[in-house]
Amino acid sequence: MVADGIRIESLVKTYGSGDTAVHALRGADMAVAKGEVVGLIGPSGSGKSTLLKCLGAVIEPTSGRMTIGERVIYDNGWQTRDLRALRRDLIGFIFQAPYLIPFLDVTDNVALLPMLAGTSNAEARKNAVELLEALDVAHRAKAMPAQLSGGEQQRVSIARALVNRPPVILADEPTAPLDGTRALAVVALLNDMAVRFDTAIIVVTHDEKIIPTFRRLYHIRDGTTVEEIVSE
Ligand SMILES: Nc1ncnc2c1ncn2[C@@H]1O[C@H](COP(=O)(O)OP(=O)(O)OP(=O)(O)O)[C@@H](O)[C@H]1O
Repeated sequence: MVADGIRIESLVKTYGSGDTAVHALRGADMAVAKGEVVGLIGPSGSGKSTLLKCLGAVIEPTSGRMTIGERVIYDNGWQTRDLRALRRDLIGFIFQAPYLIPFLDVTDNVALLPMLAGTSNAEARKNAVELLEALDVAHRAKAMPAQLSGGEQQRVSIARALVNRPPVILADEPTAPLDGTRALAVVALLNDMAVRFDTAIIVVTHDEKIIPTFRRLYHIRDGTTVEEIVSE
């Protein structure tokens, strides 16, 4: 169905083995196109974090298949040795807390990863400022993180997730600390960024304020995903 974003098929993750094995994912399926934002919801212990960690190549699945675009990432085993490069080049992460580096200004927080990867400081900063403009926080480019509001910090962390133009962004409870208006603003921004930067965004959330805004939701129950199409 979806060729250009991320797709998983029959993904299984079992922690441990034998009598104490925990079957966290029992054959999860999901497909998210570039330009699309989907919600991933489910009760506590249903496997959301496990799925997100597998998608982010943070933990290894037990079996199944995962592709990003045409590239097979996992097929009953990782298809690359360099998982760090895979995460850096293909996946952006947004967390509940922005985790900005307190002693770097906003621009350098966004520019840091490309700088570490060898992009010249001038080019990395120019690119960072362009992203800050897209996220409407360029006027705070020289501020330190502690001088920003919670919503501004989260926008900077979204800019950082976009910096390598990844085809996939994984967001773990990105609106949890924000009030209703700010939470909805972050989701609107994610929708805008998904289209503008041509990326597939998966948002794990418990946040009742934002759940009704997703066009497509995946429910996860007992390690199995069920798709709910909310609106066309
Ligand atoms: N490292 C681990 N070792 C063993 N079992 C684990 C491990 N991590 C998670 N589990 C188990 O796997 C199942 C799914 O956990 P997971 O954290 O993915 O759920 P979740 O949907 O994210 O829950 P929550 O909403 O409470 O964060 C649970 O039964 C959990 O206890």
